[in-house]
Amino acid sequence: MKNRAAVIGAGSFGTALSTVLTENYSDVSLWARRAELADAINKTRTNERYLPGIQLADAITAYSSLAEAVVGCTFVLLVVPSHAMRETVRALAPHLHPDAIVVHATKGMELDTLKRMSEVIAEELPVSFRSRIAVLSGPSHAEEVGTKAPTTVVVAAPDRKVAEVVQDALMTNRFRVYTSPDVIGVEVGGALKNIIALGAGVSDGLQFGDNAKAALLTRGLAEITRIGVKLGANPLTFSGLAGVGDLVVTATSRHSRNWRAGNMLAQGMTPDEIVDQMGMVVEGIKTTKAVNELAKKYEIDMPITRELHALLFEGKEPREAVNHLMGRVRRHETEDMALRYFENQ
Ligand SMILES: NC(=O)C1=CN([C@@H]2O[C@H](COP(=O)(O)OP(=O)(O)OC[C@H]3O[C@@H](n4cnc5c(N)ncnc54)[C@H](O)[C@@H]3O)[C@@H](O)[C@H]2O)C=CC1
Ligand SMILES: O=C(CO)COP(=O)(O)O
Repeated sequence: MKNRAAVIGAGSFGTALSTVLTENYSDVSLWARRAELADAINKTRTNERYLPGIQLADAITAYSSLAEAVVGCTFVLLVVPSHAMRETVRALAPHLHPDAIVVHATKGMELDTLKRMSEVIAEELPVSFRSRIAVLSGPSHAEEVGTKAPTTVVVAAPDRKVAEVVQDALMTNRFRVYTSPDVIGVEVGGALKNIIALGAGVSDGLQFGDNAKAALLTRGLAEITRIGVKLGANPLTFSGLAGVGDLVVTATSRHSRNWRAGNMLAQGMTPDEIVDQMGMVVEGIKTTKAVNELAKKYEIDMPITRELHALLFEGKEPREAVNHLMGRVRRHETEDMALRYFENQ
């Protein structure tokens, strides 16, 4: 048993990951922004607001003070929504153990800067942390992690030894962790699959059927790969857990908030109404905005993202968006961008 680990963010996934950590750590702290939530978790040994029905081990203690949550921790897992990452890391920085490994499991991009989460974290921490920032991603709905259903994820870090420390910290007989050197690919896959899952929800909401959904996932993966490679990812990463794996689960699972949000969009609800009704983070909405900007910046064709942007923010009707997608000029299927990546190796 290791000593003490911290999870920053007591939403659904932070809470689920804290239960995983109790299998390898004798003391797991779970930071909640609101003191009432921390108190309720400590009192009831459950997080009824974000992960109902899951009994939390005694090894978990919730805190609302960042300083108290991370004292003595050389393993810190950040699981806050993407819009809260910068402010949270900024507040956390003075309290971090100088040798801490900082892992994030957040699937989004920073809207104002279009940066990936590891870039945001690196900007807010001293340079000495650079090689100790990692990302965890893959098909892992909190509800199933919480009930110890078999789950596999991938951890990427620039330094293989760091990735292996994270693997060691989280691996259990129900939570299998792979490693990867491709931080960019793992972050891009995790963030962008939410856009395609929103689209799958729209398609299902309109009762378009299985052919349409399969096409959406496949061509969605093509555009994720296209922008991912432009940003420096290895295209093979998108065939892995952070690519296909997470895309499939998010676009088909009843647990997926992004898929459910797409369904609501097809029923005519606005993004604000959807977020209000969900009561939990729907990362794909902001990510669509960020990635639509990125695509323009790098001149990458992302037709599905573009149509979703029009649906979410420009008042386009879902059926009109589908007509646009189906009526585009004819193209080859092969991804020239990915092929060029290998030619340049
Ligand atoms: N729920 C899931 O199954 C999975 C979620 N993720 C990712 O984990 C991240 C967190 O998602 P969930 O835990 O599901 O969210 P959630 O919607 O269950 O909870 C969000 C949490 O963030 C807190 N929060 C909101 N604004 C904040 C702020 N400004 N500062 C600090 N904390 C704030 C809320 O109080 C709440 O505790 C997201 O990026 C999500 O994509 C990744 C894998 C699986
Ligand atoms: O990333 C997830 C599963 O791997 C969670 O997806 P949702 O945010 O759509 O629920």
